[in-house]
Amino acid sequence: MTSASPEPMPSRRALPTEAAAPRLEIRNLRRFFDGRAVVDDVSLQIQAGQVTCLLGPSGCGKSTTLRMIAGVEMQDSGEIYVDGKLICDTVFRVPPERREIGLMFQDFALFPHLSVADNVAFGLKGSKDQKRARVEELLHKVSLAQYIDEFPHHLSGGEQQRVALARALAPKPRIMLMDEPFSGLDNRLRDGIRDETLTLLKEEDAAVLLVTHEPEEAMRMADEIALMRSGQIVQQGAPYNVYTRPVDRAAVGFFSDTNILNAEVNGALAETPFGQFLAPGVPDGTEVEIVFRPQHVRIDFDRNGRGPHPTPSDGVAARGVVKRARFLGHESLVEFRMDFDGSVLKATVPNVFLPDAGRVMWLTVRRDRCFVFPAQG
Ligand SMILES: Nc1ncnc2c1ncn2[C@@H]1O[C@H](COP(=O)(O)OP(=O)(O)OP(=O)(O)O)[C@@H](O)[C@H]1O
Repeated sequence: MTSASPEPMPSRRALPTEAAAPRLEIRNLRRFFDGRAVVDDVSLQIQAGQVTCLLGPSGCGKSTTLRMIAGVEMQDSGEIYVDGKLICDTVFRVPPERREIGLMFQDFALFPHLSVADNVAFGLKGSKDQKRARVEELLHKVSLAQYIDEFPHHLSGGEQQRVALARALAPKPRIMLMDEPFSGLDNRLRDGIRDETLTLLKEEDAAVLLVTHEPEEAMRMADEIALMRSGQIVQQGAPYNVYTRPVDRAAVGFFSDTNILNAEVNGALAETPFGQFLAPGVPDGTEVEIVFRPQHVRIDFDRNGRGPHPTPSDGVAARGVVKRARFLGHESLVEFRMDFDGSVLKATVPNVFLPDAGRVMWLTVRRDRCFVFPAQG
């Protein structure tokens, strides 16, 4: 439920030209450990050439989902299909080595006693020349052709990771499963390797399911994000849609800091110190939360005890006092103690803005970026 929110964007995934079955489809997967459903009725479809990120906090069941698709973990119920063909249910099971799935994990462990070329060729079939051609093609694509005859320990972490990617993609898997593949890498390397990886994955046309707990990574890599919590997918869609049309407060909070105002609905309106918010269809007397991100708070200077005039887009200004301001590199985070109830609200401002603690200022919020949800208490 939102008071107003931006128009949804179409998914970035390419539509199949004909009614092709999804490359990967999982239906109603469940897995119990000690009587607890750690994966609880998860369904997903991924087309060839599409990258879907399974995004969620630690322990929410992402890796277990991946392991079931890889075939190293058995589901308690549900089915897995590849190109429309059943590969696994509770009685039938194609073994992992025949699923044509490429795997890549954080500890990508290259074989130390094999050269880069032999690592990449490891899962390849065909003549010596065919294998060599594929190895050269992939090492060229990951910009490591010059290391073809080196051993892994001569390569940096980032280079080894790219070799592991080439190795996983060498047999042209129909599906790539990637579990936090970049988390072992230095921050400075990560962005470049993510971009290179994405380019290569797209060229190879596999359906990719990438597990991550980092929203930024998912936003950067995914055509679609499947947001997972407590064993379930709570929201799925293009990154822009998941970010701008979150299903609940936790979905907002997973991507950024949040500010929360409490209010009660009367006549389909929630009255707050920032003005009224639409709450269509919500019964009178219902407690709601108005949730908004710090980047959607606008700060104005005090003008002889007054703030800016109310506007339809920013609503009414509320007075606060600077509690603390910190420079974060590309933006500044300013915390305010609000006059209306003593609560703390956060605002981010591009570049450097570091007002002194105690300074009186006026806050407004971008009304089209606020979400109204039932109160969670
Ligand atoms: N073999 C197992 N036996 C018992 N419990 C398990 C087993 N494997 C996973 N779990 C539990 O299932 C839950 C989900 O684990 P899973 O590894 O799938 O989560 P995750 O979302 O990938 O987390 P992380 O990002 O930390 O790896 C966790 O509570 C975990 O402790």
